[in-house]
Amino acid sequence: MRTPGTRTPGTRTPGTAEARGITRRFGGLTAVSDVSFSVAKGEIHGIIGPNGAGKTTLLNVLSGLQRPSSGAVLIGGEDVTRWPSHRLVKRARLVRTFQTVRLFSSMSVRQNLAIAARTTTGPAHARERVEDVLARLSLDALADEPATALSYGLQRRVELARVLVADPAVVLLDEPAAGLSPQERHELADMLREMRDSGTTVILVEHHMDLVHAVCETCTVLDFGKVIARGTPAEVTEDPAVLEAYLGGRHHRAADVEIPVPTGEED
Ligand SMILES: Nc1ncnc2c1ncn2[C@@H]1O[C@H](COP(=O)(O)OP(=O)(O)OP(=O)(O)O)[C@@H](O)[C@H]1O
Repeated sequence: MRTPGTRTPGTRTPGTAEARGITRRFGGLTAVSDVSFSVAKGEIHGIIGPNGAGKTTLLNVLSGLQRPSSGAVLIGGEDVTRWPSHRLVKRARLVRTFQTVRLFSSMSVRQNLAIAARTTTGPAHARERVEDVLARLSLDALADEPATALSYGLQRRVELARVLVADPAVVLLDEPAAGLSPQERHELADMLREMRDSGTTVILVEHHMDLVHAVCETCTVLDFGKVIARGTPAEVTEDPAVLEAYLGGRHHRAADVEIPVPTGEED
């Protein structure tokens, strides 16, 4: 992770993603408060924090679904703060997923990918891209199955395939491991590393710390909308402010919130 705010506006830095002082208010509630971070091309950056910390709101701002109350979003060095989502997808090649799987239920796996390929990068070579991604994610044997008839883990994989056919420069993933088994999380980690190795920049909101430890170079930790720590997964896991946020009892947490301790499952 680079020091926030070190780049000059207008300097083209392909594949980078940067938040500069993002604040987002909902009435009297400040969901995201002056958050800055910068992710280099081909890096996987984790956004972690307890429930309600502001992670999804931050992704919504980065992906153009919500306007920030103040602050700026730069993709590839370009100020895209006021760009709507569809422009971000087409022009900045920024693609996101949501906490819940959103596939077209009446379509096959291949059709889901074909729609994404055509609506993002256009019809040229769409068919080849779809077939290539189906093979890369070992979905070719399931290509003609109705997408929503697949197991939940496979639907998540189709969702990731749909991201890849868009040939993204920057990918925002909102809890992609939610509902996956340890084995499926392991496979997801492999897919994310492959994405990173091909030069895609990934911003990953995730509660499963085994996945964060396995794939993220750097992390930003939020609590009550504010950055409370940044660094490698190992560094933030040991940070007293992070331990306090998860364990200190200031939140009334749901029992399933994972405390950030590495499990070593992915190693
Ligand atoms: N549209 C909205 N209107 C009002 N308040 C909102 C809205 N969206 C989010 N919030 C509030 O903003 C805060 C941050 O929510 P957000 O969903 O971004 O947190 P999160 O870290 O993604 O949580 P989780 O891990 O549970 O998904 C919460 O207090 C939430 O209730």
